[in-house]
Formats: sequence, C-alpha cells, structure tokens
Amino acid sequence: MSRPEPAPALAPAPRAEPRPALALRDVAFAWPGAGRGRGGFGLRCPDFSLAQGESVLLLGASGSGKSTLLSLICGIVAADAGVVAVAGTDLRGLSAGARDRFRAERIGVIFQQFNLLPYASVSDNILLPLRFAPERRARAGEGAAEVRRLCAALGLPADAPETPAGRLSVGQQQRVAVARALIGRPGLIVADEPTSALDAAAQDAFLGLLFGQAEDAGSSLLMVSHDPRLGERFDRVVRIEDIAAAERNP
Ligand SMILES: Nc1ncnc2c1ncn2[C@@H]1O[C@H](COP(=O)(O)OP(=O)(O)OP(=O)(O)O)[C@@H](O)[C@H]1O
Repeated sequence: MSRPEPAPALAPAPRAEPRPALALRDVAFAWPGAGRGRGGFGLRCPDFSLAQGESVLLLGASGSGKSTLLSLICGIVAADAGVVAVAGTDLRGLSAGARDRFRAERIGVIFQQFNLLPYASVSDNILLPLRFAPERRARAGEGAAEVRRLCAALGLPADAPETPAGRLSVGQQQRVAVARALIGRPGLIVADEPTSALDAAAQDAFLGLLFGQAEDAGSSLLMVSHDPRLGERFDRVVRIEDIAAAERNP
C-alpha cells in the first residue's frame, strides 16, 4: 500500500497591514480668496502616512504651510482633490458638520495658543471635547475620575480640576491642553508648535509627559514645529518640503 502523500505546506496567510492612523494621497488644496490680499497659498501632498502608534515631527519654516496641512488633517478645511483619510475614513466625503463630529471623536488637537476657556474650570476644559463625541465619552469612562487621573499623570496640582484655567501658569495651561487632547484616547493626536513658549528644559519635560500619555493611550502623534532640536524623541522627522509642494500665486 502506498503511503499517503504528505499534506502540502500551507503558505503563510498574508498579514493584514494595520490601517494607518493617517493617510494623505494626491491631496491638493488652495485657500479660497486668492487675490484678496493674502496672496493665495496652496499645497499639494502626493503621499504621506502615519502608522498606528507612530510619532512624527513635521518641520518647516514659518509660512511653509504646516498649519494649513494640519487644518486639512483635522478636517477644519476640506481638500480640493485627493484623499485625507483618518483611521480609514476619507474626510473629503464628509460634510463640514460631519467633519467636526469626526474630529471630536477621533482627533485630539493641541493648539499653539492652547485655546482654553479661561473662566471655565480645568475639569470643564478637559471634558469639553466629549460633549460633542458620544463614543469618545464612552471610552473616557467616568469623566471626573479620568480628569483627575490625567491631571495627576501630567503633574498638575491636586486642586487643578476645580481651578479656572486662566489662573494657571502657562506651563500648567499647556498640560491642561494636553489632557483635553488625550481624554477618551483618540487614535490621533495633532499638536501645532505646543512647545514654542518653553525653554529647553521645560520643552523636554513637556514632551516626556506627552509621549508617555500618548503611548499609554495607543495614540499616534503628529507634531509640527520649526525647531529640529525636538526631533530626537520622535520615531520619524519629516520636512514639509519633502512631503508637500507649496504653491503661491501673487
Ligand atoms: N485662513 C486662511 N486663508 C487664506 N490664507 C491662509 C489662511 N491661513 C493660512 N493662510 C496662508 O497659507 C500660507 C501658509 O500658512 P501656514 O499658517 O499654513 O504656515 P505655517 O508653516 O504654519 O506658518 P507658522 O509656522 O508661521 O505658523 C500663508 O501664506 C498664509 O497666509
């Protein structure tokens, strides 16, 4: 009797590539209002992506279009062409209102000027994004406890949650802005020059806290800056001119 043929070795199943946190493909955008005194500025970005959990520092000189690119990524403005996908959702397919809701659910934003409400308590400032984002609110669990946890993790004083945000120091306000971005663990944290007001030692301490918390939350981090010294901590440093072509029309 012949021996049974050995079963053919199975080819390993192809590993599904995890969905990138952010993907830009063939993006074109121009600010409306060219010729109305602002000179008309546009950007083209053929290909840029950010993996899940990755941290990228985006460097560029003043006026090179960093904030414009962040506005596209956050869905504050919509691309004229191409794909801007956050966690697989193309923002260009969404209305302005749907982009606002999507941003509240999926993106934590740290603005250059923090954009805190000075008379509202630190706690209310941190909880603000959850008001418009039911899924993120559910992920945050018990809001007051999560505010206390984030404040403690970011080195804010124990009574900070009840304090009006405007009474804190600039460095403390910056930590509140980070807590507001991190609450409810959004998949993507976007930060626009958050360290520009700090000296080198304070910058380093701030980045340490931000990275620790973003890692805990499993969030990807995209920070823009003109300061290459910040690059050491990031997985990748990218110059804006290497990923996007600026177009200026006089
Ligand atoms: N809302 C707007 N409407 C029209 N033009 C704009 C608008 N916002 C920015 N721009 C133009 O886009 C260009 C790039 O500006 P942007 O703020 O993106 O650069 P940046 O690299 O972030 O600069 P900075 O480092 O100084 O913040 C500038 O010419 C600016 O005038």
